[in-house]
Amino acid sequence: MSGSSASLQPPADAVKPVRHPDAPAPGDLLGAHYEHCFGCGPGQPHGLHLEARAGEGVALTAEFTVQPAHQGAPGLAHGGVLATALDETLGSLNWLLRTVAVTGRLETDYVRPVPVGTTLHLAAEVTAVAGRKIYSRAVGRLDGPDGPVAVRADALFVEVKVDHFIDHGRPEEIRAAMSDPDQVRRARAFEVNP
Ligand SMILES: CCCCCCCCCCCCCC(=O)SCCNC(=O)CCNC(=O)[C@H](O)C(C)(C)COP(=O)(O)OP(=O)(O)OC[C@H]1O[C@@H](n2cnc3c(N)ncnc32)[C@H](O)[C@@H]1OP(=O)(O)O
Repeated sequence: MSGSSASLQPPADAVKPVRHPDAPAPGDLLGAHYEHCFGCGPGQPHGLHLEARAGEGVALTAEFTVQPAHQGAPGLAHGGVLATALDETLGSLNWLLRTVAVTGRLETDYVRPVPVGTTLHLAAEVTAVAGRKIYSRAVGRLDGPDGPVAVRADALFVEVKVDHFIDHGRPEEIRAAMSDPDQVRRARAFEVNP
């Protein structure tokens, strides 16, 4: 059984998402948005190291290989880790909109168990935008991009300013991020939409 809740249904005034003209080309790797991100950061030893690639329109694909550190039951991926993979994949869509946004709501269906060692093949797309609200969905498959569905999610991301992170993040990490000019430039550039 599946189906998202009413708060994940786009309102009547929602519009189709528009790919930003400066979005990475289809097939390009998106790279990590933050070195220490648990989802995509190369600096997290037990992180997911998820790699996302731009697709056509406002869609992308991603891959994540389940490591022993990601177990819940013996030999199986933890459900929270799978939700993280879906969240990270959905969050990466904001690169294609060139919008800074955070997860407001994430609804997940777990359809099949995912063994350690499996590479989960994820695909995600933005379905609608209404003001600051970005509606999206993702699916994760086993054994390849056309394999059986293991997990699915519907989500609502809410656009925020970079100040959201500066105001709420722990000062040590914010100071370190702010001292990296590339990080600040990348984040601020996303605030300016045409
Ligand atoms: C130098 C610094 C570096 C920076 C690095 C940058 C890289 C960044 C990349 C990192 C990415 C990492 C990603 C991560 O890790 S995201 C990490 C997990 N997410 C969060 O931490 C978000 C926490 N939540 C919040 O901060 C606020 O609640 C937000 C910002 C989401 C909204 O609070 P805000 O006060 O702003 O807005 P609002 O309350 O008026 O809501 C606005 C609209 O949205 C609707 N709504 C809201 N929530 C829900 C919900 N649950 N279901 C349904 N609807 C919901 C709401 O009804 C309203 O609709 P409408 O009334 O307009 O119709």
